[in-house]
Amino acid sequence: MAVAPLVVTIGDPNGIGIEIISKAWMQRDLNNLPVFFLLGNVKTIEHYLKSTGIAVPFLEIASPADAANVFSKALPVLSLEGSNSVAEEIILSIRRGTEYCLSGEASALVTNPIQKKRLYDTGFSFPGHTEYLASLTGVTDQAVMMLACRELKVIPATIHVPLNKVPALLSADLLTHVISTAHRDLNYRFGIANPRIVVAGLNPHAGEDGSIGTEEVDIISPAIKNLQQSGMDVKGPFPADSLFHKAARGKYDAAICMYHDQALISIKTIDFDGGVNITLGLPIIRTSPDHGTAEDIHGKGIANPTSLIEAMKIAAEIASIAND
Ligand SMILES: NC(=O)c1ccc[n+]([C@@H]2O[C@H](COP(=O)([O-])OP(=O)(O)OC[C@H]3O[C@@H](n4cnc5c(N)ncnc54)[C@H](O)[C@@H]3O)[C@@H](O)[C@H]2O)c1
Ligand SMILES: N[C@H](C(=O)O)[C@H](O)COP(=O)(O)O
Repeated sequence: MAVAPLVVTIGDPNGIGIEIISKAWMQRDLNNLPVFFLLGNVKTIEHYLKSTGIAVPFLEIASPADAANVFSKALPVLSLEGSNSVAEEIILSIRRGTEYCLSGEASALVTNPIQKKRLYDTGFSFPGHTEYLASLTGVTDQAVMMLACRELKVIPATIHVPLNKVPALLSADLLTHVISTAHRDLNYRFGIANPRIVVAGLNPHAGEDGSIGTEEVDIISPAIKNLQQSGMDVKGPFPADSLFHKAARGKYDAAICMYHDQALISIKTIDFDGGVNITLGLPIIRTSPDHGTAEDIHGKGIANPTSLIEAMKIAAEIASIAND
């Protein structure tokens, strides 16, 4: 049976999404990319390409199944009608792409970056794709964000929340959920038989036995002990500042972090171009480049497509594991 194509959302047209998917298509053979199609309003895409001078051939398709027929000649575009604004188009692209994955017409969802505030301003009530996709796919527990490059996988336990709210949001239940989801998906989605997971502390020096903060003693250690008793290879809490150097990285498969920047600074520093965002705990496969909309370079023709290309490769790898 033919493998279903990847569906790539339009992301924010004021950013670099259409540029990087065009470049990814142009480099498809070099990178041995699977068939993919772009989901967005064809007029938006036409306007973007004309105004930025990107010369990529594209062809409209009527359904995901047509992508394979045109992929060698042009970037397949499945046009989305029915949106009245850019924000509606961005959201519709994510929703329709998810539906194609749920129906099996697409093998995985690869999302182009969104400018979150633009969506919040129109009443979009989800912090980001991660939470929106959980809602669209009927997942009632918190979906889990993982960023991965070839050398490191990091998972923030709390995501898009103000830093001063993090301590109150941390609980043994939350950590148990995040670590168990990571453990299950590292096994089931990535084929790691017995994932080695480490957990960062929240405070400097992981709290120094309760003298520089008590979250490690009160919340993080008890959650780790419970998970160890259930047989998982989970260790910590470790001081976050020394968890990401080369030798430390070699000792684990994934690091659980307490907040967004603790996790993402490490990976975006080690491999900004090759980092990929993967949502765990969903019934569909979703990946995304690790970078944002990069509006400061919109239309300049200098956007690097590597992270999107890696996101496509990882999505295809996970889909092939799921099909085995
Ligand atoms: N997956 C997503 O939807 C996602 C991820 C991260 C950030 N964002 C959103 O993106 C917006 C901008 O965020 P930011 O400024 O913090 O980060 P950013 O990643 O958009 O940009 C940071 C810097 O890196 C550069 N850069 C990013 N990607 C690049 C690429 N492919 N090639 C060359 N240079 C690149 C930018 O030009 C900028 O100088 C925010 O609204 C944020 O919410 C979305
Ligand atoms: N925090 C992510 C990053 O900086 O890469 C990003 O905003 C993506 O979040 P969603 O996948 O939930 O949109």
